[in-house]
Amino acid sequence: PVLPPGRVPIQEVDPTVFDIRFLRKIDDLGEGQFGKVELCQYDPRGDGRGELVAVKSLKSNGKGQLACHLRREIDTMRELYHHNIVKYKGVCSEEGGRTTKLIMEYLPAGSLKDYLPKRKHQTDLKRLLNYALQICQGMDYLGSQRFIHRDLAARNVLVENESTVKIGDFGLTKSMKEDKSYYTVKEETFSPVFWYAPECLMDCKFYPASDVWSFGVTLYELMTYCEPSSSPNTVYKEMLPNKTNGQMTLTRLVEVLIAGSRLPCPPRCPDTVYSLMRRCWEYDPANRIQFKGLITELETLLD
Ligand SMILES: C=Cc1cc(F)c(CN2CC[C@](CC#N)(n3cc(C(N)=O)c(NC(=O)OC)n3)[C@H](F)C2)cc1O
Repeated sequence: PVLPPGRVPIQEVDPTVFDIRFLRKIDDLGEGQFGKVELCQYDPRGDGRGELVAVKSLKSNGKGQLACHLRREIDTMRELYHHNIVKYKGVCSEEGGRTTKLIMEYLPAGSLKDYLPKRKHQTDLKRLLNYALQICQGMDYLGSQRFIHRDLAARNVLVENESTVKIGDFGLTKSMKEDKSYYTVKEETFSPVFWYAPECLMDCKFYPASDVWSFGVTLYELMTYCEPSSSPNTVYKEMLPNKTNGQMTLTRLVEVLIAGSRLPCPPRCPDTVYSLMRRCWEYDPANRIQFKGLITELETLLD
């Protein structure tokens, strides 16, 4: 564009592009199978007053398959706008664009798994049910965008403040192809089997109803204040016959689920809330309550 004399063109800066030179690592936030999440400060002015951000990057030097996992997660997050979903901020590429990092907003209170055990005495039933309601609202929105989360658990729900929670990680989220109503996974190495519905364990098929099953386990975690001693891993393993070792767990777990065993009602958990969990754990995905129904039920319990 021809500018009047003396006018300097304003440098159009894309706020979602972060320059690696100004990204300073502060701390580790989490470790995943293929990558990590770090707390960083983005400080382009170099005055030490830049904003804090959460940065997800791949561990290895971005092998093809892994890089496309993170690419898919970035493409997913940039399309999601909801009060109960952690905000996407942008991307940062390094090594001449060979590897990309995902930049998200930082929630210093961490996940429900970190937060609840420490705040057990300040968190009453009403607040727990409010967290449950917000998770369902985020998940209902995710489903409306035709995504399946596949890793809903208390460890992946972040606390914004004592009255707001957000779904914070989309590492295993998949988009359903227009015509399909489920997603079939190929390889699954370290899967969160105790949060998985029978159809996921047996046929590697994920329906939106599979996320409802995982929500039921997340509600169980909420009602136990994410106490490690009553974690799904611990309690399910006690339910499995003759304390099977690693690889047999999956087969034994499917057996007890087919037999109708479920996680028990947590101590001091009202029957109304436990019956909601059980409706998330119907064996047949078609019989399970949906997130819209959970929202209605939770709103009624909160009246
Ligand atoms: C590459 C794959 C991969 C790597 C990983 F480390 C994880 C596991 N990770 C998920 C993100 C995590 C938990 C959530 N939700 N988190 C996000 C924030 C934030 N945005 O502020 C935060 N804050 C916090 O802890 O403040 C004290 N924790 C936490 F890092 C665990 C999952 C993965 O798929």
